[in-house]
Amino acid sequence: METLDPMVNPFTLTKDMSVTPNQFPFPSGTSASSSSSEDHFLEIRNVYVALGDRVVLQDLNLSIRAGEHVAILGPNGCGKSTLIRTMNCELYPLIPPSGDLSQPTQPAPHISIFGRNRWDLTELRKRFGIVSDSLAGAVSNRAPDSAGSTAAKTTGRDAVLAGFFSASTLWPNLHVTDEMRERADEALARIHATKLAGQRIGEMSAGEKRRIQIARALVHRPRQLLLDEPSNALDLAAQRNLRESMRTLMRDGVGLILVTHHLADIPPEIDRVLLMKQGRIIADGPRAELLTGPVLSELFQTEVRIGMDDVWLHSW
Ligand SMILES: Nc1ncnc2c1ncn2[C@@H]1O[C@H](COP(=O)(O)OP(=O)(O)OP(=O)(O)O)[C@@H](O)[C@H]1O
Repeated sequence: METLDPMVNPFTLTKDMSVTPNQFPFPSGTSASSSSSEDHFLEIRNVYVALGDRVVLQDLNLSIRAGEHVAILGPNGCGKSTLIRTMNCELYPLIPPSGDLSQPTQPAPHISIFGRNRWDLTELRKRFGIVSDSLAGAVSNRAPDSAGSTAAKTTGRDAVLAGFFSASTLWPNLHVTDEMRERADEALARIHATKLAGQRIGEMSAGEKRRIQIARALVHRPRQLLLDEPSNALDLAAQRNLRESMRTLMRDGVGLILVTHHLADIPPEIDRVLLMKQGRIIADGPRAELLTGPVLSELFQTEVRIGMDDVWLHSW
């Protein structure tokens, strides 16, 4: 495995380097033209991403086919969630400064999703689902704020229906069609959560909320699903249910991109693994090569032992 040099930021971070959301993803003239086809979920080249005044993703180059399954692992703070947020177009790549001869020349960043580098975000949200506590809104497992307390009265079905509008709850002005209702019920059934349809979010356990989050992410019947630490806060039975739900979705042709700290979360169908460290992807390869004790011991800087039960890995 590659040994990391201290983090090097080739860009000087200035306000001018960030782009505003209505320019997503690149201001004209700064990106490569759209090059990949619909067969690709994601193409990222030469991407750096900052949070506040820190560059937290460095020199990302990544290609993921539509329907492909990928697991992403790495130590706390290495940038996994930031990568997911970048894929979800919540965050934008830094643009290299132009005309500054004191800076080394950097190739322009490129991100394309499903073969396009320009998207109406509302349309894009219909193309893939995401399950992440940072986006969960009504179904967040975090303590509710005042808006959240309204959302807590939302039923499971309404929280799923609100997913059609990327809304935290089903506000009265939102127009719900019969087709949307059918799709919401279909999404709930797909992850065996039909019995939660009438239950209030505020009265659900963390595991039940997680299922509602997944159903929300499925309402558009996405080809790709991004799951950021989906087993957090789940008890043993809920973890098993989650694993079974993931396998069912994969069998149905949904590609999973899974961020996790738990090897036991990674279904055997996920063969491709990305390892991240200090904001970089330091390895990208088959699970048999990367999910090993020596590789993970180096990555996490502690002794990691790996066992196998049937087709499932576990670590301690
Ligand atoms: N608002 C912010 N401003 C500056 N730095 C931030 C901000 N939010 C997060 N970071 C930093 O960005 C880095 C990447 O965070 P990120 O949440 O992507 O890591 P992660 O790999 O998902 O971590 P974890 O495994 O703990 O969930 C961390 O070092 C974090 O401290």
